[in-house]
Amino acid sequence: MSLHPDTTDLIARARSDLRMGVPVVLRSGTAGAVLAAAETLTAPRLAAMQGLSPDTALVITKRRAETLKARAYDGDIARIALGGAADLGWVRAVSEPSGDLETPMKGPFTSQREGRADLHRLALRLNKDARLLPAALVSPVEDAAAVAEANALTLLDADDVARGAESDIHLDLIVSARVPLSLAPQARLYVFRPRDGAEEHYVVEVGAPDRDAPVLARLHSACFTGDLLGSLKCDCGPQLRGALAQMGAEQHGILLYLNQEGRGIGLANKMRAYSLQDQGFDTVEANHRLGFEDDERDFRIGAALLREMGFGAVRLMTNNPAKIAMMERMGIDVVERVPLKVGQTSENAAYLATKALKSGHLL
Ligand SMILES: Nc1nc2c(ncn2[C@@H]2O[C@H](COP(=O)(O)OP(=O)(O)OP(=O)(O)O)[C@@H](O)[C@H]2O)c(=O)[nH]1
Ligand SMILES: [Zn+2]
Repeated sequence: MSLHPDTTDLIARARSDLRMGVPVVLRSGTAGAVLAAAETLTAPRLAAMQGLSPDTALVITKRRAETLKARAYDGDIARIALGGAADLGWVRAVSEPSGDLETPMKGPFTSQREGRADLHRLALRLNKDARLLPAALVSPVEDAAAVAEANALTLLDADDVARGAESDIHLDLIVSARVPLSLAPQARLYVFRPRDGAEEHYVVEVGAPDRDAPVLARLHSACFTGDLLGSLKCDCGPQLRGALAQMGAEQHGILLYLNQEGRGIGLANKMRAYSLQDQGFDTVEANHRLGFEDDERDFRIGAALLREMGFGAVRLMTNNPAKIAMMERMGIDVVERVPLKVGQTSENAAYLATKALKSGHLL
């Protein structure tokens, strides 16, 4: 038996390298690319990467490129050439929109259009999976393995990373125990750990729901500010407690607490979005200016958890038609939508109106 890390282990290691500011190497054939997260980049590493290749580029999503008025020749991403004057301040300003209004003229930008962009695309995927800003410095190299070895960097096969993103979700039940809740005394908490090393997710089971009948279910995405702090900017806290209260009253139900903070962008990025909202952008515009889609959640996780818990059909508590569509696509039968309209405040009225207008939420 080998002690070597396998592909999944290496991808998990790469995510944590990127968060620490350590570059990783993607290999495709003999050649490949060194990539580093723009957010955690340091000046010495920027200089070292510029030294690796004159084609070193700062890769951003099309969403971010639209805000910056940069060309995205690769469709969903743009490879911005690093002019001679590009320093760490420039990298940060292109990656991070907080100063967009104060210093709007960051260009003109020259986007690369020659050559392949697949490794650049994977670089952004890894950054998003690491819950970092979707902006990466990418330096093409001729001998990927040699560069990785010379610098003691994690070396990943590009095909493996691409396959990893598409592969099935595997979640292992680690433990469960009884946790009586004030709103639902007959509750049990289950902890599930994904095999890819990403965040754990939790399931609250109320009562002993029949596995052969549609279960009253809530797929709740983590919201530290709303669930725990009582933020008035959203309706998450009241929705969480409203769902548990209804399950308590019906004496059965299943609440998935999915650690997909900020619709899958992580708390740091959600706070960046909030800061943009303070500048006047709405919840969807803020995500786009950061380079994210409106909703970056992986709904396969919710479906996989329901199946692990033995359920194939749900009465889903939601106002979000996209959630219903995603569950149906993942093979979960949504027999009924149970509206969950609680927690409207004057502070979150505009947020809820934007969700209704732009994301199709039911009011
Ligand atoms: N990116 C971003 N995420 C936000 C914002 N406000 C709330 N969130 C996150 O949005 C998620 C809310 O998800 P859900 O409670 O599942 O809500 P939903 O998709 O609107 O659907 P239902 O509540 O089921 O109707 C949580 O992860 C919050 O952290 C915001 O302004 N920006
Ligand atoms: Zn919230």
